[in-house]
Amino acid sequence: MASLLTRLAQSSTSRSSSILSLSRTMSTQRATLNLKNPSLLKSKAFVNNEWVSSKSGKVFQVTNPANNEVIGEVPEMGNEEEVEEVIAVAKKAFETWRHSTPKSRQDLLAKFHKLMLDNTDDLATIITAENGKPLPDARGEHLYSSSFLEWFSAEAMRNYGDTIPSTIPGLRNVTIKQPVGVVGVITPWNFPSAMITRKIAPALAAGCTCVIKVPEETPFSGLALMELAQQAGFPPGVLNVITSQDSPKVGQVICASKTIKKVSFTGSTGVGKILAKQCAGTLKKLSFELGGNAPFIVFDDADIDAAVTGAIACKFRSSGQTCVCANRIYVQDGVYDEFSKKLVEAVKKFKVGNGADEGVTHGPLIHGRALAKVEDHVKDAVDKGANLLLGGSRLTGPEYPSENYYEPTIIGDVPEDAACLQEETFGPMAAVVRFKSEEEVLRLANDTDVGLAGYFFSRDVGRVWRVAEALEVGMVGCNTGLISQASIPFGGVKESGYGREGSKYGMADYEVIKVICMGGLGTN
Ligand SMILES: NC(=O)c1ccc[n+]([C@@H]2O[C@H](COP(=O)([O-])OP(=O)(O)OC[C@H]3O[C@@H](n4cnc5c(N)ncnc54)[C@H](O)[C@@H]3O)[C@@H](O)[C@H]2O)c1
Ligand SMILES: O=CCCC(=O)O
Repeated sequence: MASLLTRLAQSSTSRSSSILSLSRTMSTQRATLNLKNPSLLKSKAFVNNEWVSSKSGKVFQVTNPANNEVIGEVPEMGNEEEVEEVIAVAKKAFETWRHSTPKSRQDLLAKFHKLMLDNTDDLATIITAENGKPLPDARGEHLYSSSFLEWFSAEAMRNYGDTIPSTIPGLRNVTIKQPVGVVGVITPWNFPSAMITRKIAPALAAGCTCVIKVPEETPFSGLALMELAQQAGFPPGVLNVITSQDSPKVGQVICASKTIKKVSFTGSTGVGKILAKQCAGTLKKLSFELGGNAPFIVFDDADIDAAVTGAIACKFRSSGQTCVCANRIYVQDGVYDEFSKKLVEAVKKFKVGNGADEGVTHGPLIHGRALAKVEDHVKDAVDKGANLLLGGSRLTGPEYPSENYYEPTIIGDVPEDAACLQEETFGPMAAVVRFKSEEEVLRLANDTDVGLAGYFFSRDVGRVWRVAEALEVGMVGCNTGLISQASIPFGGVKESGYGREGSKYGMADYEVIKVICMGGLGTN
């Protein structure tokens, strides 16, 4: 049994694939996180402001991708009745919460924000342990995550309606905004904290209650947030967290529920399409932040050093595991050699390792499946004629204590039919492509079904406007590789989804507009 458990925990196809009862002895090594406040590391789900086990008593293990150590166990709640009960709790809470004043919601969000900042070190440690990103990146995610609470705390009080001129004599038209209802929230592992706050902050500010399905790979950040939300004073049932490895089952119940009025999902386009179909039966309001295939274009007139810095930040952030990572780096003929050489020199300086260790700049991938996709993309491109400029192998040896490490890799002159140009690699591999003209590169950049982010470097102001307007994406980075902030409308076009998160537009996704036409008020 011991060797079976070890094998399951170290499986390269799933990092957290065992459903085990608490009574079993875990054979894998336990992680020691050394948190200042150990009560932030939870082993229960969160329902109605209580920490609960699953009805079956089953739990599943969650391991650290850097070294396969067991971080802890959380309840396996993947059954219909259990999920329905959580939804009912959120529905009951909604009846009261919807009538709370925007000011009281503002104050609670501000307290929640402060508590997040007070616990920065611990929350960053938890992100690194479950996701693998280096501690400085985890702190960055944590600050980004908390900034959504700060932003929507303020937006709660700026939730204005309109007065609308009437075409009918004696009528006055006004609009009010009302919370949509109970929201189902489903988030991915690549930003275990920020993808949750980006959804719950506007939902709470608008007066909605939430049923959150945290990712099976990274449930602890979301659970730690619930501890702080409870301390901030959110009433029972307003925020609830389900933990399960059976995401399709939990997703089905959430999507089919007549009580849930909206689903907010961040994840892959494939799963987004499944959820859209499942939600069709109840015609729910949907926010979908899905996959990307970001072009990153370097024109001849660009500042090449700035473009290299931007490419590093954009392509290799979180070891390439972000939806807005550059996936196709197009470089114009005249600067191709200089850019590629400088990119290789810069990437050689990375230090790959356990993200908890001092000086590590890039951590492991989330699991073996993710690594296998990078390997496939590299092999496919090289087989089709691309040049391997750097890396191209798994990293093994005592300094890499799990099977999830891959060399930062650069491949050049990637041909148009390579798989890595058609779909997200979601890993530390930069695919560089040579192009000749602006017209050609715009055709290539837009030749994809998705459109989340796009980037380009140019110092020609006319080209800046032309290209920014021509890229078929929701977000453009011009002369920068980093765009993410709570204040911008984050979201995509085409099969990258719909809805916008963050910014002054972010609350609209959690509200319905009601017009009130008042008659008998005069003759004009
Ligand atoms: N647009 C954005 O803002 C954004 C942000 C982060 C990640 N992403 C995308 O997410 C993908 C990577 O994340 P991932 O691999 O976790 O994506 P994923 O779609 O496999 O999973 C996302 C979440 O959905 C859950 N899930 C999986 N199958 C489900 C189902 N049938 N029903 C209900 N829930 C289900 C998972 O457990 C996870 O919590 C990439 O494509 C990336 O581009 C997009
Ligand atoms: O992975 C997608 C989200 C990344 C971000 O918000 O910057």
